[in-house]
Amino acid sequence: MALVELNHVTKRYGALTVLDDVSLSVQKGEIIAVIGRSGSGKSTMLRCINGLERIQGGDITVDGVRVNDPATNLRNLRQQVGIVFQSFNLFPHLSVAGNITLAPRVVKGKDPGMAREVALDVLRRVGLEDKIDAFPDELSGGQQQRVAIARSLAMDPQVMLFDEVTSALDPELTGEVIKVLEAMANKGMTMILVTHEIGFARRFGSRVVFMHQGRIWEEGAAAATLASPRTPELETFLNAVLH
Ligand SMILES: Nc1ncnc2c1ncn2[C@@H]1O[C@H](COP(=O)(O)OP(=O)(O)OP(=O)(O)O)[C@@H](O)[C@H]1O
Repeated sequence: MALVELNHVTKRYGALTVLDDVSLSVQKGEIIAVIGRSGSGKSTMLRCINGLERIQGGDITVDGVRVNDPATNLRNLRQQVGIVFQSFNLFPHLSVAGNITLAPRVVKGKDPGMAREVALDVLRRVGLEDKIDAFPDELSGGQQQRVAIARSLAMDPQVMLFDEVTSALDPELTGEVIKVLEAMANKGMTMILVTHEIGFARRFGSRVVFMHQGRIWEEGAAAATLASPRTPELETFLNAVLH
């Protein structure tokens, strides 16, 4: 069974269809790089997978749990599905430890000592254990983003969603974040990662998925598994990004 499954998903904002019959199956350990122009629906797809947005049609399941079922406990779901945004979204008034231990304490009921152990462990994984008592404004953008990743890892998710996580960073700081992503990939983490950069998508993704006007198409996929028909608009887009 796929770990993450989107089945004919439709998402609309009013009259605007943002996801148009999107189907995608992600197996455990796969790294899906999603590439597409601004406004094509990439962020929306991630937000739907994590249950931050309701869908109007189709089904999304994570480890067999239907995200769009009103009976599904989204809090439990979000423990399984970590999400990291372009803007790091750390709480500025909390230290690194405070940011990372908040959810393990509140959601998982871990005592402060255990939660700090978890924080140290995940900070080690992103190379920032010495910053455990720093505050976000004492960190570089790259370090803040690594803390944001560590904060997600502290919930021990099964899949991680990354939305343009290096876009807000100066070029010299993107490398340190990418190293963290690579280390997670080497440990077998399942990831869906949105990017603008085809080079990075190809290098990093075990599969590359193109998104255009709310529809997706997968590079190299057999005709039978194409997610959307290749319309003339899609061809134009693919030509633009691939050449
Ligand atoms: N909350 C919302 N209400 C109305 N429209 C929205 C909302 N969020 C996104 N949209 C619209 O949905 C479309 C897809 O947006 P989305 O953020 O998913 O695109 P994207 O591919 O991630 O773009 P970017 O690379 O710029 O982040 C856009 O036209 C956007 O304006």
